[in-house]
Amino acid sequence: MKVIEVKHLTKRYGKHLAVDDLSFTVEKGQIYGFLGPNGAGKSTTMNIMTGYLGATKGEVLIDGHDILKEPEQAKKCIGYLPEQPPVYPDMTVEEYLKFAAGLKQISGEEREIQIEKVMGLTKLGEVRNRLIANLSKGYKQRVGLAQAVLGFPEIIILDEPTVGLDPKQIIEIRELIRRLAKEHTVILSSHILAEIREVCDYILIIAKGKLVASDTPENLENAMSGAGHVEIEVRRGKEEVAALLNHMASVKKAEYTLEEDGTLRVQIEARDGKDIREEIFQAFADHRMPLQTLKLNKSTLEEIFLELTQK
Ligand SMILES: Nc1ncnc2c1ncn2[C@@H]1O[C@H](COP(=O)(O)OP(=O)(O)OP(=O)(O)O)[C@@H](O)[C@H]1O
Repeated sequence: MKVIEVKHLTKRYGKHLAVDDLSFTVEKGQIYGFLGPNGAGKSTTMNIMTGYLGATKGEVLIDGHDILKEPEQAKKCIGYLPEQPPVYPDMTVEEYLKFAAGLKQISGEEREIQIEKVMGLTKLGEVRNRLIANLSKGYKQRVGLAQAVLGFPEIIILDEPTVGLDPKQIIEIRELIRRLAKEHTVILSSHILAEIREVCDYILIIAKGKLVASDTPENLENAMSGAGHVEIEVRRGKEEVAALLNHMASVKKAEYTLEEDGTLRVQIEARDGKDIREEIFQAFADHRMPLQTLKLNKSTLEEIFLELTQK
């Protein structure tokens, strides 16, 4: 079921075309990753989708409601964490969440119940009476998230939710996103590929305001992978391995990485894109160099991302 439809969205800032005829749909219950280099137009698109910014052209439907023509109904379906969380430093966490609940027209007993629930989800209970100004960046981000989740909207949109956090906080926020995704459709943006791959079911890659790819991480990797790339791991020195590979006519190129534990990892490119796994296996066996790993190597998402966004 479609929950968001973006149709031919275009945004100009003066002469600068920040979003260029962008169209995509978002299906219910999945985690979508909006991936693109800095300045690709991610924040602009999210701000338009959530009704914070007008588009130059195009249309956004949230659960069938046009964000411009029926903003109230459309916005009810969305919780948004913008790039700069809209938190007030001189309020305590609890005061702020009450305030945010008010803005979302959640009142009375329901307000108390929801605030307890989102504080539980985002693990803010311990700091409920602290001033937001005195919280760490990670906790501030959780407050921003709690605000987005209040009202338990169908769709939760997060702009760079882990930016500026330390690794432990990043893991916590990712876990929280996964938890949220059990009951909500989540869209998050990032310029970090590893992050998107970790948490998202579906990737939208955007470059210079255009959508350059949209698919599952697996399909992207499969569709863009060339045959003829083999990866091996062997516990031998580089010279010994290179001497063997350099003598094989079917090997075009080899790149070597020595791991900390002494394992040598080699990325081998075959001539003419052939699958040379059996030949490699045989050659290493003949030379009594047991392989620890032998596999076809798909193009990594990093490579695909770079190719798509640097064209
Ligand atoms: N208010 C504005 N006025 C003029 N240009 C803007 C404005 N906001 C954004 N831009 C420009 O539009 C382009 C897209 O910006 P946007 O913030 O949407 O990108 P982004 O993909 O979210 O990047 P980042 O990760 O750096 O935030 C950039 O070139 C940016 O400089």
